[in-house]
Amino acid sequence: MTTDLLVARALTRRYGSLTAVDRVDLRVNAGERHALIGPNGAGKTTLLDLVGGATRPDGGRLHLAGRDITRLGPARRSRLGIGRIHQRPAVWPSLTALDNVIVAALPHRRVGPGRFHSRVRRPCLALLDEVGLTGGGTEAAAHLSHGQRRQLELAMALAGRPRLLLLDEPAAGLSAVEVHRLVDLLSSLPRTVAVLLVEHRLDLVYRLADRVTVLSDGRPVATGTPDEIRRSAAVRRAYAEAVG
Ligand SMILES: Nc1ncnc2c1ncn2[C@@H]1O[C@H](COP(=O)(O)OP(=O)(O)OP(=O)(O)O)[C@@H](O)[C@H]1O
Repeated sequence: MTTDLLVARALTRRYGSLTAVDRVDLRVNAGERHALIGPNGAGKTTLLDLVGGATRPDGGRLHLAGRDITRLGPARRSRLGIGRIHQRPAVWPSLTALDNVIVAALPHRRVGPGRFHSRVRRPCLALLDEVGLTGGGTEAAAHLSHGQRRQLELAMALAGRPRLLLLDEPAAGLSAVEVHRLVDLLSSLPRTVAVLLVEHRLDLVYRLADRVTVLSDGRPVATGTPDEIRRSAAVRRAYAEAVG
């Protein structure tokens, strides 16, 4: 049995005369890995922004676990379980990696000072370990490489114990080793976390996703399993038109 976690209905966002996201219906089941693909400018990042709350829709509705979140801002959505990593990692550069994760974790935990170590610090160190940033306790995040910042942002998103993780091109700018680690990490996330992933690298999409939605000019042109999408004529057409 599947349960709808995220339901978007007729979600629309315009920029002047351009409709970047055009009446999009999208469903993400609890625990599902769902990828958004499509040519440049198809509206993928705008759709993620609409789900995360960074951008307000001009039309349509958005529900998370049955609750209407259309009018909620990003902080409220984050508290309801939507975590996000961005195309350019958003971390606090002057804080250590550990402090970044603690800052991200605190709004999601009710804990008195007496239990800070066991309930916050120790789990945050464990998260750093999980994403491959062991020992990130002392140096300022400004000194981390791009790949390490991406790992840190993932630890920060996980610290909020999300039900839905939004990933915008997580493999961009990573070395082959880092991509390998990222795929292992995303594959090993518990099924209590659903993932909505925008990624240009189709090899990664096909490995990670349960279902794929293809956007073209702001419209969904196909949704299906990786196999169905690979074989879809509509998908080939959308990409072919985009490259001319
Ligand atoms: N803030 C903005 N102001 C004006 N136009 C915008 C804005 N953000 C996005 N757009 C336009 O909306 C359309 C969709 O952009 P979006 O970034 O969502 O596409 P995308 O599928 O993520 O593309 P890419 O794969 O290149 O990242 C594009 O034509 C883009 O130029």
